[in-house]
Amino acid sequence: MAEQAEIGLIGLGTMGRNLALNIAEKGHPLAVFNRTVARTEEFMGEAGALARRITPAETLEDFVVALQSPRRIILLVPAGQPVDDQIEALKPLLDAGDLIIDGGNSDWRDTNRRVADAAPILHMGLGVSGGAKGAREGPSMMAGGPDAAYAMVAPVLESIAADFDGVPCVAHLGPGGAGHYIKMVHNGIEYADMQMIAEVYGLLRDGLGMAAHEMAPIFARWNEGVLQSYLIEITAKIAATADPDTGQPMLDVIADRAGQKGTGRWTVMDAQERGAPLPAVEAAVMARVLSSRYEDRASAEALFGAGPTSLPRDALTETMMEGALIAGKVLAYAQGFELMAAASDGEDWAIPLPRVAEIWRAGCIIRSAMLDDMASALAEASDRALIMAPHFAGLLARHHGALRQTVSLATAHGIAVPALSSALNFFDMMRTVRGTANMLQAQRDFFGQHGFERLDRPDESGLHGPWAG
Ligand SMILES: NC(=O)C1=CN([C@@H]2O[C@H](COP(=O)(O)OP(=O)(O)OC[C@H]3O[C@@H](n4cnc5c(N)ncnc54)[C@H](OP(=O)(O)O)[C@@H]3O)[C@@H](O)[C@H]2O)C=CC1
Ligand SMILES: O=C(CO)[C@H](O)[C@H](O)COP(=O)(O)O
Repeated sequence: MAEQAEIGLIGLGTMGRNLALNIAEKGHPLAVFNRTVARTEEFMGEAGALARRITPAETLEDFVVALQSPRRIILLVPAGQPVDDQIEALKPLLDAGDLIIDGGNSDWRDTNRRVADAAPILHMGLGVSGGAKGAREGPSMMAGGPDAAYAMVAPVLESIAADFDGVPCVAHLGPGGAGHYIKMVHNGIEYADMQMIAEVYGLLRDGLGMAAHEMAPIFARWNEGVLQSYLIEITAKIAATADPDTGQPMLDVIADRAGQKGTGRWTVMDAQERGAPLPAVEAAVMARVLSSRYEDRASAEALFGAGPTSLPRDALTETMMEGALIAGKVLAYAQGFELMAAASDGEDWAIPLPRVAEIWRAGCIIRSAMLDDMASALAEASDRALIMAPHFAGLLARHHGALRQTVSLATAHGIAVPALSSALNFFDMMRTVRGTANMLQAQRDFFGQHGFERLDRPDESGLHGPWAG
């Protein structure tokens, strides 16, 4: 009889099949199941020598029988109803103490519910980041759920995770949906980071009239400095890639309509509910939504004329755009960490924020050199805003001028930079002690007698202006 599998995996799509090969490669006997059996057969063909460690199952019953007890089962199926359906199908086949691990991008509230309703089995939400390559070679993983659930899979997860200086990029970050919450915010930051890079691409293309292949070395150079990150690295590679069919730059043949599966939007909605400012992610979600309105954009361009006008080559320098991206990135990540701090308090999760930064240093899509410094800054004082930490305050002091110049030039030339400008506005509002909300308070009081506080009588509240009659 074949050796019983240490762990099972359901869903052999992009993430599942790569994670399965990673698990098998690290020496863990594995059973796999996929709704469409042909895909399982195809996967076993691709597994090569690793197939000897993998038990393919055609039915859920065979899959469950192939697993050691207590059973540990990773789901990598689409978020939402498919996860609930899969749990319902498995539950009658499982025993008390078995564990289902949802590795997809589930809504953290669904995970809270599934963890609460799991008994007599256990449920864990596991955010997995790194795309197909990360899943195959070592992802970053954010776990949430009961301590006992994490203990059951920690050795397997630590062996398959990305490694940063000998530290595996996986951690148990809190109860219930905490892991999926952190993955959601990770994706929100991902949206902002990607959008800011896309905006600089727009400046290079429309402002400076550069061809894609001319931009590639610029992004590659930036990847050797403060901006060193996976997203800048792949941007350089993307810019250098030609379309095999037409010979044109790949970027020139891809439609400018961005898809989204929901995590960025969820992050913004959650931030709004918690009253946490998250403008860079909001702008990035808005930009994706607007990008899909192709017909509207075409009509508006016909009515108002094409937006972007070119810039003199020496007006907008490489150093200026690099500085803008540095400042924008610091501000976007800082907003994300503030949101996680608010959620940790609000949900009573006690999320270890320095660990979050640590496990994002490798494997995940938003990995970047800055995360190591963020981990250190948060370890020094996890309740201090990242923009106030000396290292990041220094970066902002050095580069916010470049962000301002870049946004000004872009705006003057009709080149939309929503995420960069929202980051700049956030920075300017944060560093202005006398803002303009006194006008809002006066207006609210004028039309609705909502009351205000006075600067000269700070102990009194609910005061009204003479307009109140
Ligand atoms: N792609 C990525 O970069 C990342 C994705 N994720 C998340 O991981 C999860 C899986 O994504 P990904 O691998 O890209 O998805 P894919 O679409 O590539 O694969 C989905 C898998 O789920 C199975 N499936 C689909 N619907 C059902 C259902 N109703 N019941 C049972 N099985 C079903 C499919 O089986 P079948 O072959 O029968 O269709 C397939 O094996 C998602 O939550 C995604 O958001 C997380 C991080 C990165
Ligand atoms: O989780 C991921 C990366 O971290 C997935 O690739 C996810 O699909 C990205 O989100 P979207 O599809 O909305 O761009």
